[in-house]
Amino acid sequence: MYFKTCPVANQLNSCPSYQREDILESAQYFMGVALLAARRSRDPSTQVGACIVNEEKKIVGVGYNGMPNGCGDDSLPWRRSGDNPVETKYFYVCHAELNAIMNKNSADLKGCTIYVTLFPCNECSKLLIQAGIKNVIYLSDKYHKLDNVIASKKMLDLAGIPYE
Ligand SMILES: Nc1ccn([C@H]2C[C@H](O)[C@@H](COP(=O)(O)O)O2)c(=O)n1
Ligand SMILES: [Zn+2]
Repeated sequence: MYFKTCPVANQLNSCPSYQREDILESAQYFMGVALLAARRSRDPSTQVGACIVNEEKKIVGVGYNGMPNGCGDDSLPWRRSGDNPVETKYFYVCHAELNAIMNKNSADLKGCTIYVTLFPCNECSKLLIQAGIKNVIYLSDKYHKLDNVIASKKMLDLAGIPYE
């Protein structure tokens, strides 16, 4: 791609105004960052990444699902089911969206868009709404039948936050 023939000068990449055209669209780039963050997750079943972008298209927060700081990744369970819910991950894991919000490098997140690899749960949607996030872009909606996702969409709809 660097050696494309310049249509004006008819030479290999020597035109002063030559630029690559097949660049990533910004949405692909931001979701790509979310996907890369997801690869940091130690969750054996579902790795989620989130990337928050402000109105100037600058990344202001990135996160992935993981255990709370200082809790040690080996000290808490990663299993999905067990006789006692205290022995499963669900009481402990911090969702990617929560971590992206907490990792923010700007004063606030008003008007921002979140790119997230999995549709936000109800608890995360509460956080997104309260943080002033104005758009949700997601990749997978694999839990769309679960009550928490139905409730999540209900809140986003009421708050006027589009998701696509
Ligand atoms: N929007 C979401 C939804 C879920 N997560 C996390 C929470 C768990 O670590 C994992 C889901 O595990 P599964 O029930 O599929 O075994 O994903 C998140 O970070 N953000
Ligand atoms: Zn969540």
